[in-house]
Amino acid sequence: MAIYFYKVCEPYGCFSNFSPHPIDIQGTYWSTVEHYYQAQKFVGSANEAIIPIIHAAATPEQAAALGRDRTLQVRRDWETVKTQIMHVAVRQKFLTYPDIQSILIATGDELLVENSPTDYYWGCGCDRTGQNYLGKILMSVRQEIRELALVSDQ
Ligand SMILES: Nc1c(N[C@@H]2O[C@H](COP(=O)(O)O)[C@@H](O)[C@H]2O)[nH]c(=O)[nH]c1=O
Repeated sequence: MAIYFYKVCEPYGCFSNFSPHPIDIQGTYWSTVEHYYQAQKFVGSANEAIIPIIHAAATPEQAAALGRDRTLQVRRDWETVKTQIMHVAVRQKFLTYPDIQSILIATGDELLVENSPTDYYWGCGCDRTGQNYLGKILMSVRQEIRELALVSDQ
């Protein structure tokens, strides 16, 4: 049975990038994966000044709204790098928090799907035809953590 997740307050809400799990990336703490992801859109762009504002956003919803401001130009390579950036942040989250790492591992080999009604890239969209890249990253991180556990058992 596939596992569908989306809102933090719903089952498997810890798989959402909006979940309240701060991450340390290269010595900087970000309140959520979403804060980090949205800020990375502007690294090396003319709008770098927005990065500390996104970093300080009170909620992931506010960070996302700032990052989605279409009057701000994102970095030129964003489409090329965004999936890898998300992967690094999601992996860091699940390596940092043993409780949610256990929830991820306990999903076994189930298909994980971000049930976003609007996002056809990170999620499945309202008709479930989306590419589900967030679900794919979570499944990949699940496998990476399993392999790390095997190495540490040796
Ligand atoms: N969970 C969740 C969302 N989904 C998240 O939005 C992000 C994509 O942002 P963008 O690339 O700017 O469109 C990505 O982290 C995706 O998982 N969006 C929401 O408005 N509310 C929510 O509760």
